[in-house]
Amino acid sequence: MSALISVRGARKSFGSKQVLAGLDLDLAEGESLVVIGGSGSGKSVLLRAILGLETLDSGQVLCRAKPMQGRVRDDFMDSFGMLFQNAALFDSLPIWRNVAFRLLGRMPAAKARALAIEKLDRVGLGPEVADLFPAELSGGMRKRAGLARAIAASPKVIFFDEPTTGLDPIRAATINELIRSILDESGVSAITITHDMTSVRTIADRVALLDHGQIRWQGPVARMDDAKDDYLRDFIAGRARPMARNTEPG
Ligand SMILES: Nc1ncnc2c1ncn2[C@@H]1O[C@H](COP(=O)(O)OP(=O)(O)OP(=O)(O)O)[C@@H](O)[C@H]1O
Repeated sequence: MSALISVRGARKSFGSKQVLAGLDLDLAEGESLVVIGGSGSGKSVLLRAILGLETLDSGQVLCRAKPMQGRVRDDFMDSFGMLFQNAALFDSLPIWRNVAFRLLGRMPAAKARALAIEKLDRVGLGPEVADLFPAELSGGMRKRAGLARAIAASPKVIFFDEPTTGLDPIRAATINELIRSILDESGVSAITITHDMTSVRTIADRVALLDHGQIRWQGPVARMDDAKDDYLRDFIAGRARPMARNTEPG
C-alpha cells in the first residue's frame, strides 16, 4: 500500500542557505513518525512543505501516491489536526470555542460545545474549563486544550509541533503519554517534530533524524539506541559536538 504521505527529493533554499537538500521521507498509514534534528535543521520547513505552506524549489509531496494539490490537499486538510507549539489558542475565545473551532461551521453550536467538552475530558480537563479563557489556564492546561482541539474533528493524521516545549519534565511526560494513548486508541497517523528525547521514546514508532537537509538516519524507535550513527548517538546522549558539526547546511 502506498504511504499516506511521501516526500520525494524535496529541495528548499532561502537565499544562499539550503535547508532541504533532496529529502525523501514516508509516513505509513497508522504510523507515528517523530522527526528530530538540531535547531535550524529544517524540521518546521519540512512540516510546512508537507502542508503546502512552503513552496519547494523542487521535489514533491504525495498523499497516497497522488500529488498533494487541489482536491487531494483539500481532503487531506479536512482530515488533519495539529497541535501547535505553545498551543496557539485564540485569546479572545473561550476554551470550548477554541476546541470546537473547526466543528462550529459543520454542526449546531450546542452539539459542537458538547463534543468540545467530551474532547476536553479525554485530555483530562473538566467541563468547568470550557468557559474559561486561555489566559486563565496554566501552560500544561493550554497544551491539553490544544491537544483537545487537534483531536476534535476526529482527524486521520495529526501533526505535533514541539508538543512539550515550555513544560516542566513531569507535565511534559504527561502530555507525551496522553499523545501516545490517543494515537493507540484511535490508530491515527502522526508526525511529531521535537528535540525532546522523552517525547521520541514515548510517541515514536519510527524516528527520522534530519541533518544537512536530508534524513541522516531513520528506523524503528527500538533500534535507535543501537544505531551506529555518531551524530544520532550524540543527539540521544545530549553530548556537545565541535562547532564544525554545524546543523545549518550550506
Ligand atoms: N521564511 C524563511 N525565510 C528565511 N529563512 C528561513 C525561513 N524559514 C526558515 N528559514 C531558515 O531555515 C532554517 C531551518 O528553519 P526551521 O525553522 O525549519 O528549523 P527547525 O529545525 O524547525 O528549528 P528549531 O528546532 O529551532 O525550531 C533556519 O536556518 C531558518 O532560519
